[in-house]
Amino acid sequence: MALSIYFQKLEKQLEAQLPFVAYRHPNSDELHLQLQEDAKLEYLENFQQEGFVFAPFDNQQKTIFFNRRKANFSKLKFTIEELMVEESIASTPFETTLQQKTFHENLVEKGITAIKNSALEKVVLSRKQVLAVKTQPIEYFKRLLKNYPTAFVYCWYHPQVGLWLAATPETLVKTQNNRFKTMALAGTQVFKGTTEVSWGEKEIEEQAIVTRTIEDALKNIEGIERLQISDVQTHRAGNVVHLKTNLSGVFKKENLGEIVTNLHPTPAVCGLPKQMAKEFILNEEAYNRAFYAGYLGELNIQVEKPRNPRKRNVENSAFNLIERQSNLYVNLRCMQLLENKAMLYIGGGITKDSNPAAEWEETLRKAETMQKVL
Ligand SMILES: C=C(O[C@H]1C=CC=C(C(=O)O)[C@@H]1O)C(=O)O
Repeated sequence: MALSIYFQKLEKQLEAQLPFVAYRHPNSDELHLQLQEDAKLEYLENFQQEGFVFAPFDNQQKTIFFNRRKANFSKLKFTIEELMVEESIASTPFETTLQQKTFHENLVEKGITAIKNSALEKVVLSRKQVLAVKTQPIEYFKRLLKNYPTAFVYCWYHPQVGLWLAATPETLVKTQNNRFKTMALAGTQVFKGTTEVSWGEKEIEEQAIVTRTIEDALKNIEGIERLQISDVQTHRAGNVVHLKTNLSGVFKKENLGEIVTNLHPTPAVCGLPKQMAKEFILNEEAYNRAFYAGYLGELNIQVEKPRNPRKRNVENSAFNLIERQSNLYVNLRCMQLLENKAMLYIGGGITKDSNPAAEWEETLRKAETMQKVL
């Protein structure tokens, strides 16, 4: 299939108002396309199903499920040059009102006060930025693919839910047979041409909280073994950099659901203690996060792996291995596209040392990831 056909298929599916998801994994040269055969809205029943999941931030709400068995699925290798997108547009700052700034700074101030006066240790506070734009989802998808090769980039649509796009840097969990990987991502500064940067106490502490919490959440799950935790690294995500720790180990396949529910929402998007932070967010943010800070991706996908040709097993060498994989990401640096309007969702982690004005600025920097392609 040629790349032009891939995008034509997407265009047709959208015109027919049928659900689809188009995506590319981080650092990959392969585009995936899952076109649903009908517009029925299905929800995930259990973590043994095979398909693409789309979960909201609020873990009490249902997760949308695109069943692979009721879809037309294809993959395609591509190069950035073939995308033929216009050079990315020089970003002109978007307009924000004093009211938006004051509301966000007050919200952060409330968060800091709650942290100082209660058991709340960290809370991630966010907001929505609405921009007037053209309704060109496929063009925006192409620009995201071009500009963010190390991110998970997707365009997801369901006529009853809406159209979402993102270039997210955060993995919720990846599994390959009985092995899993996850990450602790937190702390932000503007990317200035290098990842050799120094970090302040506040960011180091904030990220360490995320690592500790993820480690604890995993340790509680029966069957998790050989847990390995990497050193902290600086990770670039578009125009910003974050601190990142990789965690990996082995698990029992039947416990995937438990891993996902223990991790989501992670302290990178919710806070600590989890329930307390979530209540604070739902009560104080004064808007609906919907799918922002939720998670999405492939669940139990069958992947064919060629056998190791050096292993001499004549009987089996003709067959490829079938492997089960899940690749779930946290829905960050995302937007919802409506008629002539884009809603950008951005937030930041608040600890006792946060500064409200700096947090407002951080939301502006993070919003540039999406704004740059509009
Ligand atoms: C909540 C967001 O980012 C999270 C991921 C990385 C760094 C973060 C931070 O420094 O606050 C956030 O925890 C967002 O982009 O909306």
